Amino acid sequence: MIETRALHVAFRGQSALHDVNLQLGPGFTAIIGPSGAGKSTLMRAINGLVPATSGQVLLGGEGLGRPGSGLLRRQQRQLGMVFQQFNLVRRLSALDNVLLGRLGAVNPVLGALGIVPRAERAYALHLLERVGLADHAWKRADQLSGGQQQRVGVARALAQQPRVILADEPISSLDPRSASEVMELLRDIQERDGIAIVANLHFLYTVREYAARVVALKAGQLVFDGHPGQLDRALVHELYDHDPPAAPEGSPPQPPLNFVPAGSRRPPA
Ligand SMILES: Nc1ncnc2c1ncn2[C@@H]1O[C@H](COP(=O)(O)OP(=O)(O)OP(=O)(O)O)[C@@H](O)[C@H]1O
Repeated sequence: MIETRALHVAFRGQSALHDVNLQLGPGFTAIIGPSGAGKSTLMRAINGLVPATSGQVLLGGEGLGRPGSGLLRRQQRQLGMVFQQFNLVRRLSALDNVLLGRLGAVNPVLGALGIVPRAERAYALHLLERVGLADHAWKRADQLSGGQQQRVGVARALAQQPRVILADEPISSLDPRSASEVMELLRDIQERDGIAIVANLHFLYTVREYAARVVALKAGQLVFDGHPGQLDRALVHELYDHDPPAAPEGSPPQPPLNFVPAGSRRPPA
């Protein structure tokens, strides 16, 4: 459903992605790689937030529309985004933040007047219930914990009724317990709703627990695409130029590198 063809992105002449050819289908895909490898740039190029310097991004076989075009806006609606820093409007309630994900569905004149149809409000409440936050719907976003804010972020992405959720380091700012709640939620969304998840992840034990496919980038190049069980110690060492990032304190013990978790039941998408 997502395809990149010879995708090259450069910032002021400096390449961030080189010649990336990738197809991302349904399922749970983790993107890994050291800092600066191009993981966020790949996500931002997929949803048209940064333009391709050369090459192409296709969604469902169709090239991304030009910046500002109606086509790109329609394509972006298929791609829900979840961010490391949540990107909520802090002074708005959890419910209003979720409703922001419905802007594309609400009549723009009514939306501009702050008039939200009852059915839209009920749908947003239903999504907050789905992420376990029905009781917090009226609280301001900045009064919620980090884990709760990220779950609002996931509900806002769901509000778009996307085909794919692109999660850019969704758990990097969270404590281990909130992180696993968010990862379980993403897994549930992928399994029950059939929404593909593409997540940039830093910790390999999380990759092994949740992803069915791993794509690794190094210095802007695709260097691995396969099953998490294939990530052996040599490959990981080569990728990070040293041992992989340690799990945060309080996380479950890191399984051996050749461990194939029960969570990776599915073949790569
Ligand atoms: N808007 C930008 N302007 C200039 N350079 C950028 C911009 N965005 C990214 N870069 C550069 O592109 C390269 C890839 O950055 P990117 O953020 O995609 O890496 P990453 O793998 O997501 O890193 P991290 O894990 O640290 O977030 C880096 O050298 C970065 O400095």
